[in-house]
Amino acid sequence: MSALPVAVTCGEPAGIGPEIAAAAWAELKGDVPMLWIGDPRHLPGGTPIAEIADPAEAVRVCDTALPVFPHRFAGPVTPGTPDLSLAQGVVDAIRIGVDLVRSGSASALCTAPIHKKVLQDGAGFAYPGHTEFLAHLGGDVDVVMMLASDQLRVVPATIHIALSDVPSALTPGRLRRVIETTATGLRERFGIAAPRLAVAGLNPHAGEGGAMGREELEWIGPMIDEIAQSGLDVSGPKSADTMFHAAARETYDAAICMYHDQALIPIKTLDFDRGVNVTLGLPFVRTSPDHGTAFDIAGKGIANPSSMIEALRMAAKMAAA
Ligand SMILES: NC(=O)C1=CN([C@@H]2O[C@H](COP(=O)(O)OP(=O)(O)OC[C@H]3O[C@@H](n4cnc5c(N)ncnc54)[C@H](O)[C@@H]3O)[C@@H](O)[C@H]2O)C=CC1
Ligand SMILES: NCC(=O)COP(=O)(O)O
Repeated sequence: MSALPVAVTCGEPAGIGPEIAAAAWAELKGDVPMLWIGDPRHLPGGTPIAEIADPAEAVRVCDTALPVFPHRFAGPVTPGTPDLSLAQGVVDAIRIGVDLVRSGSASALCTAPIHKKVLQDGAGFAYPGHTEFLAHLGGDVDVVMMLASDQLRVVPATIHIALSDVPSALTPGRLRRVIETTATGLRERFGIAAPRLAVAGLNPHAGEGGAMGREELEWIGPMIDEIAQSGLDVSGPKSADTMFHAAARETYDAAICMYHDQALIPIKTLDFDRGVNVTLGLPFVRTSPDHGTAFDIAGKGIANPSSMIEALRMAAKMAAA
């Protein structure tokens, strides 16, 4: 077992974050040391916990109780009913987690889901998600959001923006950085020495030779050719509708997609229970489950912790590597 725990943030306390963290601890306690950053009042009743003042205590107590690095919120919570007065505590927990990892007290960060609108309304949170906030906390670095499972890895080149904003946000500079950051991340975090990348087109049928959009002809295709000539195994632009079937998935290690849903629909359809969100490009390891806060089932004891378990396993494995 590693000497350092994975720091797990509470996420939105009215969502399923606390209960899947508790369930993941019960599953992984002998294998993946962790500490949970949050308010103990927000955990399901009956969860065995050990409050720790020093992250170093986590490994010692993790076998018998969920180590809790206490972070008091303004009050208790009702599952399924977000309370805007608790929003700042959610943001602060992420900062604490990053500090623990960057100071060497934790091996990696695993974040439970946040509710973006609740944080925006309750705490004036200026970021569309963890990914962008962590890029800032990591030193305003270029990051990519990857969703990964045993069956598929996808990267949306544009993330949390309106579909109508995608064409203007998808600049050659942005796409090149995403391709390069993904290749580096596959080498450094996944141990794939010569990563193979497939790039989706923006338009139906990758533009159909200009009949359904011209971005592929004008710059996406030429850029991919140029990057390929520099030695990276990158191909495309490919028709997004035909690049995710089983045989096609065998031909690449990650699919670079043009926008959020083009990337996330295939992986959540294939592997909703076991997909992991990993941020590449950060100076530390960060993973998260692929799902959100699930207010509709919070507190009912039916949330599936599998994605959280996979996220913790992946964080520990990447940190160890
Ligand atoms: N890493 C993060 O912080 C993420 C946060 N979100 C946020 O979560 C909020 C809610 O998003 P939604 O689109 O409603 O997606 P969601 O993933 O919260 O829920 C979609 C559906 O899947 C179900 N579901 C989700 N996780 C489940 C689990 N572990 N076990 C059983 N059923 C589960 C829910 O009950 C719901 O019916 C939004 O604010 C979104 O931005 C979404 C994805 C990731
Ligand atoms: N749809 C994925 C998602 O919302 C995850 O966002 P992030 O909070 O990890 O940036």
